Amino acid sequence: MIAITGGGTGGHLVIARAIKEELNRRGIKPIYIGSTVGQDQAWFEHDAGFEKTYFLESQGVVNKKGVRKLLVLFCILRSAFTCKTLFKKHQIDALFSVGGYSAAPASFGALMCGIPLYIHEQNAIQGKLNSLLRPFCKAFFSSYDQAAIQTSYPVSEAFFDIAKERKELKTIIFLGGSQGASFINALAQKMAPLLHQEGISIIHQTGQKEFEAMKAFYAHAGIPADVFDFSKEIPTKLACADFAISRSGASTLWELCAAGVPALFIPLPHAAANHQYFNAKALADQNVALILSQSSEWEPKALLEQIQQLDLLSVSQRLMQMIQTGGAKEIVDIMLHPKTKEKPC
Ligand SMILES: CC(=O)N[C@H]1[C@@H](OP(=O)(O)OP(=O)(O)OC[C@H]2O[C@@H](n3ccc(=O)[nH]c3=O)[C@H](O)[C@@H]2O)O[C@H](CO)[C@@H](O)[C@@H]1O
Repeated sequence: MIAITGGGTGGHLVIARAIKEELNRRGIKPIYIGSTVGQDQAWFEHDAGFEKTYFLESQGVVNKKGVRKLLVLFCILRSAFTCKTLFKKHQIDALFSVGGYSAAPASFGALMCGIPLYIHEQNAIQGKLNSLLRPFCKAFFSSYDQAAIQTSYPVSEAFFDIAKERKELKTIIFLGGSQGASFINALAQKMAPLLHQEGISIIHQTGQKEFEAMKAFYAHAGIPADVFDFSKEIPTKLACADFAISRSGASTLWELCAAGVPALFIPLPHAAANHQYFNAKALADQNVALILSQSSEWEPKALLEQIQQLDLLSVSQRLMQMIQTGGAKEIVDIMLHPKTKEKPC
């Protein structure tokens, strides 16, 4: 039996879901252990693809200080003991972690029980928990790190299904990551009149917090736009887009590659160790993406001109070559048929 852990935000959870779906295809229903904090419950509480889901007390340690930090560590330790009991109850043979604070209890629990731990790192710079656990894991997967087991990023097949060459800038999609991004909403607001004037259609994922305000903005400005807070149909939305202005969370970034949608990335400036910048830089270094720093000066007309100068066809072709289907399959194959020694962690 396999257990999956980790999450917090959509970028981690989407990997957990991809691995769960691959296990389901092979007739295996894993259990899931996440956190009561963050988006874990919303994503998986009622997911029939898991035999059972558990949400334990765990939260991030990194930004806490003093007594609060000690309390959080105590909670994680207590939940790690709960995980030991769960592993015994479900006869768990392996734990797959997608990282994030919600992975901490089950990961430590697995180490205490001697259960093999498999870790997937999504980002170009590894997270704190993953760095801590890496020396003890059975295998460490990444699409960036050459010292890890390199697999294709486990992007849902739905993104490959809608992949196509982009030729003309007719529609721009604004993406704020799983929670939406205020900066991208404000940027969309400034760009929208110009885009409308140029005959470029707008799709805009706003996140929950600013959805009503953004909807009101488009209505008031008389600019037609497909505005939504969160959609389960991102592939359908991307199918209509020729270009994206987006945060550079790893899952979104690789989905854009799979779909062949060129992008201007605006990395989240406070992301741990600036990892969103390095995610985007890996593409920008190969001239297949643009990056705009949130702190730099910009002006709608100049930004649009920069986008219009891109050779959409060539960039979208090259993006599609950067990722192959079957990332989840590669990972599950290794987990279900481990060699005595995987590549060094
Ligand atoms: C603030 C934060 O912690 N961000 C991190 C988080 O980003 P975040 O949770 O924003 O993750 P990503 O942008 O990588 O992925 C978002 C996922 O949610 C999906 N989606 C998004 C919007 C929507 O309406 N519907 C929908 O289904 C996307 O298709 C994608 O699969 O995890 C990423 C992967 O570890 C990291 O790179 C990010 O730095």
